[in-house]
Amino acid sequence: MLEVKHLSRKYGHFVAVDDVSFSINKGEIVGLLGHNGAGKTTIMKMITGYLEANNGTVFVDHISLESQPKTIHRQLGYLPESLPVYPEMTVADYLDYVADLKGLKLNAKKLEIKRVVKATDLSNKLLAPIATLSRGLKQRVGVAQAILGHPKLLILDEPTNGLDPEQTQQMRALIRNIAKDATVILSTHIMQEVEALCSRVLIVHGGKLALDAELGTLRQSNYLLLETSLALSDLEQVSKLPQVSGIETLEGCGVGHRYRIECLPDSDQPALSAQVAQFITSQNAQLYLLQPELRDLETLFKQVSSGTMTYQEVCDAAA
Ligand SMILES: Nc1ncnc2c1ncn2[C@@H]1O[C@H](COP(=O)(O)OP(=O)(O)OP(=O)(O)O)[C@@H](O)[C@H]1O
Repeated sequence: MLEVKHLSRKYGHFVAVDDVSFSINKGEIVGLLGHNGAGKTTIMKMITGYLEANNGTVFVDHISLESQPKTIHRQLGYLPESLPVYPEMTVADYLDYVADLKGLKLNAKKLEIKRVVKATDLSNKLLAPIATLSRGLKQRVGVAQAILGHPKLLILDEPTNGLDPEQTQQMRALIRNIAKDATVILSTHIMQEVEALCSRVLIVHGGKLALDAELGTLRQSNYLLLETSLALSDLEQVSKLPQVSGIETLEGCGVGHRYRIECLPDSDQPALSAQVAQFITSQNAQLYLLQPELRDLETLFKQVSSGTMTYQEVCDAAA
């Protein structure tokens, strides 16, 4: 759906975005993650055509932004970091104005405004001047203007920035709903945001793409967690299974003994789990817990975002 090829942008001599390439399929919610100043907003502005790239091309459904900017703009919705809402306008007037800018006319315009007002739950604020709205409601107005005209690609820069926990939950539910009909890229520097919403993450560090991976793949590890009534000395048979490379005892406050079973790379964890479970039940022992150990994404993201771990090192560690 979206293809970004070798995108670069300088501000004077400073390289803010350096040869970034990625593609995003229809229906994905992808998180663009990075520290302040990593280059996220600059990438988003170039995808929307708001900022010209020094190098590289953006394609939407195989059409380049350069060749047909108007066609592509009609398919894009953008929520900028600083909301483009005019404080003196009412919500209704502002949405009417944006609908005009997007070329919506007559009945289609009316129906579309009705749809986005319902989707963003703004119906009882239509006559309120934007200046009088809370940060959360202003953010909703920003999302409403972004989704006017059913864009195929929605670009949201820090959509939950400044929202309280309840408003954040509401905004996440809204984004999930929108993603049923559109591809969404959202920028954030909060890892929990990505975990709550996205199936894939792109991490930018110093203007370069440091990681592009599915969250499910990143979470996988080579370890199984086991809690059982058996002592370590009773698990010798498990340690000898062909796919097991070691067993470590874990400190814990569970009802039984806790272990971390290290599996060989590329092992079949479901099959191995079945063998372990079978062994424990054959000993008439208690099996309290047996599950894959998930990697701590927060630590992993910190390492990549700060440049202490490379994309390849993350892939190797996740393998
Ligand atoms: N108009 C500009 N002129 C000069 N430098 C700029 C300009 N806009 C951004 N930069 C610089 O480019 C780099 C990338 O900025 P950008 O806003 O894209 O980062 P970001 O990842 O979105 O950061 P944040 O999370 O703080 O919004 C930063 O070092 C920033 O200071």
